[in-house]
Amino acid sequence: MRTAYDVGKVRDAERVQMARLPEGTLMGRAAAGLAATCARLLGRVYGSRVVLLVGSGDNGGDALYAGERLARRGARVEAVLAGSRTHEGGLAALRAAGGRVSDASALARADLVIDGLVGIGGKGALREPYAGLARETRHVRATVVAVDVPSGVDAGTGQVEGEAVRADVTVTFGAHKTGLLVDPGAAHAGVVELVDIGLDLPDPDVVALQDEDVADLLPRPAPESDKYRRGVVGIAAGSHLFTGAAVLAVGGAVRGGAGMVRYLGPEEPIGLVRARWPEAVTTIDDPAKVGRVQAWVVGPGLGTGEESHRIAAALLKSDVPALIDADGITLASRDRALLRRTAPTLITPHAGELSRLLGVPRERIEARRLEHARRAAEELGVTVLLKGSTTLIAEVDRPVRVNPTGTPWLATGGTGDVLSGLAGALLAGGLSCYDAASAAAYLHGLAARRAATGAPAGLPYGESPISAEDVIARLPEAFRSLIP
Ligand SMILES: NC(=O)C1=CN([C@@H]2O[C@H](COP(=O)(O)OP(=O)(O)OC[C@H]3O[C@@H](n4cnc5c(N)ncnc54)[C@H](OP(=O)(O)O)[C@@H]3O)[C@@H](O)[C@H]2O)[C@@H](O)CC1
Ligand SMILES: [K+]
Repeated sequence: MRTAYDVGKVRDAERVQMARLPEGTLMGRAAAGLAATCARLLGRVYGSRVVLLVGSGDNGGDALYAGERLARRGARVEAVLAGSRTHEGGLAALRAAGGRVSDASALARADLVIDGLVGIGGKGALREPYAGLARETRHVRATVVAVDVPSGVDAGTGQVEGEAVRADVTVTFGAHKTGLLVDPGAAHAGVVELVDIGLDLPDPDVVALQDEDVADLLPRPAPESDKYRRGVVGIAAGSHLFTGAAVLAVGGAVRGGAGMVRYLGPEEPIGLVRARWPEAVTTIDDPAKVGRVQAWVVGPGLGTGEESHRIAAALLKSDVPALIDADGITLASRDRALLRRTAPTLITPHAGELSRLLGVPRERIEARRLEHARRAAEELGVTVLLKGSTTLIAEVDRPVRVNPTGTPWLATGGTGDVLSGLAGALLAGGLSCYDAASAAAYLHGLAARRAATGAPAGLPYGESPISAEDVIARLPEAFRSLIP
């Protein structure tokens, strides 16, 4: 499991250590780790050209001391000083090792650029000349290494206002910062390497599950399992207008390991569901006629009219866990009472749907996804899976989980319906809303990546667009990659 911390917690832990250790110890450890990564990336340090972008704070100090270490190993190190002041000790050390101060023209000659403009002390959009330097790093042929966080990325939220460095590698100190795991920050960070500087940290604020964590969560049928024990999921999705949502959500549930899928909907989607998924048991329109289920999925393609509201309200009254998606979320944004349930509830909005639920503009949610996922969980009293370039799972008093799998090709119609069915199957299988959402997002992302790259058959040689059906088709492989 990868863990990440809010900036305040990192600062607190740093203060504790700084009080214990001789001055400069933490910065020394940080610079040593940074220099070691840079040396590895350079391959041959002697004779290489390294450019340091140095801001006025300690982030610049780290860059200068790392530059000193590289200069002592024979690198030609030039520092571009961007701030109104510069870390004095660091600059003196660099000079003593043979490094020199230069201007931005040095960037064109560099093999490696170290971005030490701002770290966790950065506030708001980068000002000049920092912004201009960050922009120039986009055009260099050199490898770009960010110190602690890419400058211009908010270390706590992942937000980027204005210009920001796009790093190939980010060397972060003490702990991953939450903004490194959440887009757009995550996309700017490249490969993130953690340097242990000996901080003592409490519970993380954000975590990213890895293969083994998800494998541990997945329910596996025991020899004595039958279809009821494995979990029956009810799916209320699709309408005369949106028949596809029904087929895709049922497909996600069937391939997601449900013991049985009960589908509730109008005649037309029922015909299609039966044709594609004969294993599903179908009921026309009347919620009272559906047999017992262990979890409900309510909403994909359901419609938002009165009849849809009546069905959603009847189903959500039940005392089993429920996943509410798509039209179900639109209905709930008009009638919040739908969310006041006795059993656990998971909602799976994208930013637009969450915008309707919270009454916050969509762009604000996109820019501060972490904050709004948390806020929704708190205000609505439900588990929230916020879809998007990084999918987040938030629940009160738990660290936010960031889904590390997926591909931009997933942004296509119908994939959300598959995710709902899949998460519903896991809910019915006994997972909590938090775990079902996390495992479903993970598997869904793995399946999509496999569909887009053609892996693992043969060597990866590119990517292609995918359909929601492709994601369903690759779910068995995604499971097998976790449960060998
Ligand atoms: N603490 C520790 O134990 C350890 C900390 N370590 C390192 O220290 C880093 C934190 O250092 P920090 O606190 O000095 O802040 P930092 O990130 O350098 O930036 C602050 C400066 O940036 C400026 N600035 C801000 N926003 C700006 C903007 N938008 N546009 C332009 N400028 C802007 C602002 O300038 P001012 O507004 O004051 O003019 C201020 O001077 C941390 O990330 C890690 O690398 C490691 O050595 C390990 C031990
Ligand atoms: K930086």
